Amino acid sequence: MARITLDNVTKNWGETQVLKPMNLAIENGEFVAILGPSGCGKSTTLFLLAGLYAPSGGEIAFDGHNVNRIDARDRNVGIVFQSYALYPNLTVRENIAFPLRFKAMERDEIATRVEEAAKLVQIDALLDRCPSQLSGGQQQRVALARALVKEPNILLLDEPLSNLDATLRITMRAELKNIQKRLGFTTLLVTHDQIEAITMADRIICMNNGEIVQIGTPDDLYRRPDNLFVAGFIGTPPMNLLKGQANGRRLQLGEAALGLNGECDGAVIFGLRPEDITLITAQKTSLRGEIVTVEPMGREVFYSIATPAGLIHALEYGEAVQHAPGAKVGITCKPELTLVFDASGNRLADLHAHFSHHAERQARELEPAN
Ligand SMILES: Nc1ncnc2c1ncn2[C@@H]1O[C@H](COP(=O)(O)OP(=O)(O)OP(=O)(O)O)[C@@H](O)[C@H]1O
Repeated sequence: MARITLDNVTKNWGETQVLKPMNLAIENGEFVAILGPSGCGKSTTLFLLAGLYAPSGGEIAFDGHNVNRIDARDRNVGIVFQSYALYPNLTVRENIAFPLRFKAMERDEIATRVEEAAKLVQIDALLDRCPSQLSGGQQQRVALARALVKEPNILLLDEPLSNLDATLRITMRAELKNIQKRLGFTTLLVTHDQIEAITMADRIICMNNGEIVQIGTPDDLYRRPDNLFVAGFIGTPPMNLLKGQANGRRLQLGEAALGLNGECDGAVIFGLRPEDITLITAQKTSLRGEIVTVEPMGREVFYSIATPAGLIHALEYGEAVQHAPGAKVGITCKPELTLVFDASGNRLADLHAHFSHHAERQARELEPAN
């Protein structure tokens, strides 16, 4: 188990800086996911920790010791790659034992370690098979056992579930999380799958364009995104983001006037999640629109609503379609679930909007009682 720190770590390829100065601390035993779109620098960060890449600047430390110049094989890091990279001609037993080949270790001890690692991921009955005789999920477990056999301080997972089918991915997600919690390895998971990051990680590092845009718990990123990138990236379907104009305690969205619980002036972006919206009688709120499309999705119904403030998407739970195309509806949401961002895309903390046709009165009601 180790604490990982990155102090102004950068990575350049030729003239291009693919990792801007990165500062980060991952606590002992923590499970952290790096999440971000393709090409944002997730794998680069992981390879730097593994020692497969050397940083162009800054310092990487494990438990306070600089490891910049320590070889990958001496870092005591276990890695599981997306492709598993199992040796097809070796048995499962030999595959798992592979990382121990350079260690001065008795044959018996190697055998014991391999069996223990195999037991942990429940493939001890398959030790004499070849990889081609295993299912995708079983191969995945062999790759995990191979990473665990060294008893690493740090476990690095590079999109380890992306080759599995949807059902197996859900099972393996839970299993990986359980194994990690049981054994307590400091773990870094690279993924572009937000569900994977949200369900497995204690904290998520969200990256974009070679830099960290937010670090926080899954709930922080979902409910309190620091900026428009995170707000738009986390959540499916994505958050509604509407251009508005703030004037004191009033927020103008097209023709609709909403109340704000604090003072604000100028151009803003207003955010509300489709699943947080309640559709009501049009007269009861100032934000109104007309249903354009209705998509029943089984457990919920997805509506697109044309409003003067722009197209708004809403999800209503339940199978029944409550509103037909062409119907006029009002849009509301609990004030505390709404978000307001300034013109440069940063969230204005603690600023929320209230839906009402009496914006000023509602704004007064939102003032903190003291
Ligand atoms: N060897 C290299 N030479 C030049 N550029 C590279 C090299 N390896 C990666 N890059 C660039 O660095 C950037 C970050 O790549 P990286 O593989 O870390 O992204 P990623 O977030 O892991 O993406 P993905 O999800 O697609 O794997 C990309 O723009 C990529 O093109």
